[in-house]
Amino acid sequence: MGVLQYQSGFGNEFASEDPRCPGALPEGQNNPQRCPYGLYAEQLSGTAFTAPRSRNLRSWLYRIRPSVLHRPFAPVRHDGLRADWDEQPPNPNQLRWRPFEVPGAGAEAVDFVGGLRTVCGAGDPRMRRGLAVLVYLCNASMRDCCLQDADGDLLIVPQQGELHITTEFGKMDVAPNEICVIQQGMRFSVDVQGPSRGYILEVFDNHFELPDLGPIGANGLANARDFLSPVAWFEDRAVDGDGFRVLNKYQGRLFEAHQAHSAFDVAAWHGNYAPFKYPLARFMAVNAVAFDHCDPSIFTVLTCPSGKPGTATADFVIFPPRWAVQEHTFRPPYYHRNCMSEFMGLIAGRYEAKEEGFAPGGATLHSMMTPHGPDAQCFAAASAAPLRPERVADATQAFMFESSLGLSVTKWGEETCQKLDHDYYKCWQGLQKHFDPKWKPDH
Ligand SMILES: O=C(O)Cc1cc(O)ccc1O
Ligand SMILES: [Fe+2]
Repeated sequence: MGVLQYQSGFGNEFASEDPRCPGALPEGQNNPQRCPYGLYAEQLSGTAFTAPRSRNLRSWLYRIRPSVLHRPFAPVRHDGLRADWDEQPPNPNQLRWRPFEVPGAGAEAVDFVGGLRTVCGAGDPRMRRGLAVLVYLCNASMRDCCLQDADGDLLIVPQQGELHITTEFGKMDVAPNEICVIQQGMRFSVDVQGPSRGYILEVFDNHFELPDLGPIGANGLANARDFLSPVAWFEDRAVDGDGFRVLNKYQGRLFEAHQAHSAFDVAAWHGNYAPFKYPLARFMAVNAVAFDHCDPSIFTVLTCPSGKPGTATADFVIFPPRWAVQEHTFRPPYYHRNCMSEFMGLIAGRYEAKEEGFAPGGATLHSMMTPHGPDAQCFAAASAAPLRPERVADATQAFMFESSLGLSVTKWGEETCQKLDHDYYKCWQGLQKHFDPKWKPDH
């Protein structure tokens, strides 16, 4: 497929022309009476026109046809996409899923959209408040179709198989241990090379931003220059019989409209509302170098703020390979009850708090105030381990979607997927009482 080019930076005012159309971006204005090459100008707004300048997001697309040229949208049935969390009874238990089943290479073809399943979520896209956690489980490329998510932004975390994504803004290749974000309304299509699996965090209100760094300083964690946005790429492709489908996730349901041409007909674009990818290996981890366990917020890659200071609708947090050097410290994650919801996935390797049972392609959900922490085996080992400097999580990548909202599991997540591990609670049942009322300090 060749190596793609990108533009580097986070939230930049990018400008890009497909090399086949030099000068396609109008000079000095957005809406010339006639655009270069006979293109149409179209604005894609990612925030209210009147959003503060520092948060205002929009791009101008110069395209062969405006996106309005399509037949009417009609509903398409997609049971796995249903955000039916309001119909399911609440479940405060620790939940763990075995790896979600990917359709095999020889199985019936399922593409990225057909393979979407909603696992849990909260809120309502109509109120612009809430989020959904989905997985995709597919083995085939999308053909003559694209998806736009009118409900929110998609943060996509591939776990198995590389995604070759074509967007209106250009192309991105996203492999496991990389992530990408495709914001509200952006049309895209996904090609895969075989069985593919990954996780998706969909947010309905704000957009993802880099966390403030406070005393960390001007550099560190995810650095802006490591975010990559596509360069303009277009195809001038007719599709017979109105055979190109524009899929639209709208108010939690899927719709489809037909048109006679590819949606990827943008010859040039400029603006700061653009999809991006980020290689997780570029994350500059900062952590405790003396003692104690830092809160996992130290590993925040991106945050989608809620409007309440310091409180995210959802944070995307990773647990990257690193050194653990803390002295006189219980080094694994501490026991915890949180006012936030914690959904975790595993891209590769083993998670330090649970060596067994939490497998790549699986997941856990520890809901608000639901106790969680190291299993009995991890507690015993870490309490006795010699505290030498040690590599943690080599060849491993776990992540967490941490949300200030209460997450409810869908029927698919609870029943249909048949992956819930009903024995999960047992991993803590071996925790022993070590209380010694006669204990005295050593000195
Ligand atoms: O394993 C978890 O549940 C996530 C987590 C990690 C950590 O380092 C500290 C607290 C926490 O909840
Ligand atoms: Fe926690």
